[in-house]
Amino acid sequence: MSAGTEFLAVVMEKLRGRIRELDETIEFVQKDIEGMHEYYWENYTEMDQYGYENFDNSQALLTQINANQENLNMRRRLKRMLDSPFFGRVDFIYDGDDEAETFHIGIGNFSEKRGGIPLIYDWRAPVSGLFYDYDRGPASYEAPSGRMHGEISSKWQYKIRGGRMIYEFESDMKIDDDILKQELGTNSDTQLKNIVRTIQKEQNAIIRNTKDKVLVIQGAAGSGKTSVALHRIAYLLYHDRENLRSSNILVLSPNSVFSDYISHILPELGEENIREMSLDLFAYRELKDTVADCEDRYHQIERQIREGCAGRDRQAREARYRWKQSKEFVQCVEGFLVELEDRLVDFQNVEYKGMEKKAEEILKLFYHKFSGVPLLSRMDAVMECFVDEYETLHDKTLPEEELLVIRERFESLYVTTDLYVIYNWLLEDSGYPALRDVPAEKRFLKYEDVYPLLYLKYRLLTGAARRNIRHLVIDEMQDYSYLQYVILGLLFPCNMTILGDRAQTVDQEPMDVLTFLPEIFGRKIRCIEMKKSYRNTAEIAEYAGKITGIEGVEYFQRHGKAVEERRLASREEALDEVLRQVRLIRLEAEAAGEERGTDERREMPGAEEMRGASKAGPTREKSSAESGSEIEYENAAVLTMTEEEAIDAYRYLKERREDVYYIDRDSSLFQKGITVTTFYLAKGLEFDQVFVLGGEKESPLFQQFRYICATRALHELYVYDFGA
Ligand SMILES: Nc1ncnc2c1ncn2[C@@H]1O[C@H](COP(=O)(O)OP(=O)(O)OP(=O)(O)O)[C@@H](O)[C@H]1O
Repeated sequence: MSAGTEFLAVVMEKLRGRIRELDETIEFVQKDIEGMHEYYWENYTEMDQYGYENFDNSQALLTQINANQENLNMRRRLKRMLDSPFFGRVDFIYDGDDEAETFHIGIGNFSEKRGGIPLIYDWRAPVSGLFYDYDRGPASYEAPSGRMHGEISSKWQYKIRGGRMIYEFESDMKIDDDILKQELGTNSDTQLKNIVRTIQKEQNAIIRNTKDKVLVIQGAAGSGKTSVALHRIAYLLYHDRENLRSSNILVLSPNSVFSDYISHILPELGEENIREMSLDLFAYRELKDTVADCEDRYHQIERQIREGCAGRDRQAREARYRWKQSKEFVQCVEGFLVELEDRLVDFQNVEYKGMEKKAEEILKLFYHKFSGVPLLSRMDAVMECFVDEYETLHDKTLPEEELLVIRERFESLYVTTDLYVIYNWLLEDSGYPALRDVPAEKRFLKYEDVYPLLYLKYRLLTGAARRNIRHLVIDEMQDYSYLQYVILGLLFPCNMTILGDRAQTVDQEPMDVLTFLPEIFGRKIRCIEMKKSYRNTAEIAEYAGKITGIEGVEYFQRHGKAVEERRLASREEALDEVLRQVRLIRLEAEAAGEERGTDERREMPGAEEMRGASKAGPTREKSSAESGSEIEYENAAVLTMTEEEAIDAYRYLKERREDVYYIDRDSSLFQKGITVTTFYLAKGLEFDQVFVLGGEKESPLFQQFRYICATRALHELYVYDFGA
């Protein structure tokens, strides 16, 4: 028996033993909790009148409930480890020692007894850095007590599934390329995969970076930005448990489907899930007291495509849109706010039950004492002053109803508190047309006005900062404007991981956010570039590279089918061709009703097959009886430029196959089968086969459309044009 298999047997035995112990403890504590409940209900009428006994009881109960929750979490983690307890091993000879110490690395720490020496080290533990960062030879890692130096005498990689050793081998390389090729060659899951077994050195440096407050990652399509950002979160949660909980982390994701796509990674890495939201939805909620409805980014893109290059007044509209999201706009708001001080308030005496505050006094407080308070919150500060004086004079605390009356009197000094009206003043002052003057329930904001109005709100009222968020992740950074980053800075004065790819912008005039992010976030910022791409086969990567002409991207060499470009007579013919080319694993009826697959679905071939597997590619094959030796996939996508085209394609395909799903901006589930959607909603996702349909060649977004679609494909890419 090999050393790896022997160790696996020992670990499995001990894992099962710990799980049995935990089962017993959980049952015991549960009985204790039930006993406490019973005691309470039987005796609560006789408990001491001051409630001390009652308080003691509930404290004890709470302690036990928390303890059991911890036990349950631990059991869940260990059960997960039963499937694959470890995936790597490093033998390290510390400087000054003669013998190597062995470290097995897995998805979590495991020791036989609580607090004992780990049999398995969590991939995030300091010593595990050796596995990702070094080949055999001199190496070092950062331990809490300082940098530890030594030499790696041997390194192993394992694949274990269902508690069984699939393969093991000693490797000289950091992460053996064959393994990575195999991982990348497997069919895409419906969701993003965790990459702990094959994290690359440059990715590891980003994941383990705790120094930089704002880390900005510019990375080519498929370079692993999203994967790295999520693993980084898992790492930060592991290393700063005292100060950082999953509820303190927020991911700004482009839409709900993307949220679903990444939602399982953190639970898989042994952490609780984190909150996700789209900035557009947040803005809409923040403005719902001011306007009835807002356009979102996707409406804006659709309009841009419809209008193309030739739309009437397009240039003027474009210029206005740009100005409203720009640095110039932010500066303009500052100037406007200074003038607004004089325009917004009609100073008058305020009286309440015989006590009066003269207009001049209010003016003084407003302009001098509280000059640092935002304008629409300032009168509140003046009112507090008045209330203080009143309460001191009458030696009493005013009840809520009276405070309300006083507040109203002070508020009435404002000419208006309606943000919509004030925003219109700003537009008129700046020489732009005002929004329609309609009652609140009929107000509709175009996308170009959503963030300017939101910004104005935060500059006029206190309380924008969401201090419970301690780490913000911004994915698809290229899709946020200067103004949106300024707003994000106000909302989230915390650490950030910002990631994106300037080539995947969906803007007519792409801008590089890296040029202004340092200005907004100051010296706390560090920018890193990820140049190696992992998703696509070499053939697809080369094709995508030609679309943008971007140079300098390094591709992981994995070969596959040539990209197929064809012109067909009609849209229907193109869709018929899709139906002919699509090759999904499941029978249609089966795929339609079933939930997401099990781990078994991702299974790779055995050890022997693995070692000779440099031919990497999707590993599932139909039985020869079904279709010779053709490869089958988990999912495919039909991607179009516009929503209308996507709906048409969906209808056509759905009539002919069961497992066809349409994703629109409100969808929240990413499913196995054929996904039909637009290029802008497919951002961030990946598919085994991608079919790109048509697109308006004259549109300024055509190049981005083709590039984003092409880079979504893992194994096969088909580009179909149709018509004359
Ligand atoms: N170290 C790695 N080991 C295995 N797979 C990896 C690794 N790095 C990236 N990948 C795979 O590459 C693909 C792309 O990763 P990811 O979606 O995180 O990239 P991205 O840079 O966010 O892409 P895009 O910007 O194009 O949406 C995924 O399938 C991911 O699992």
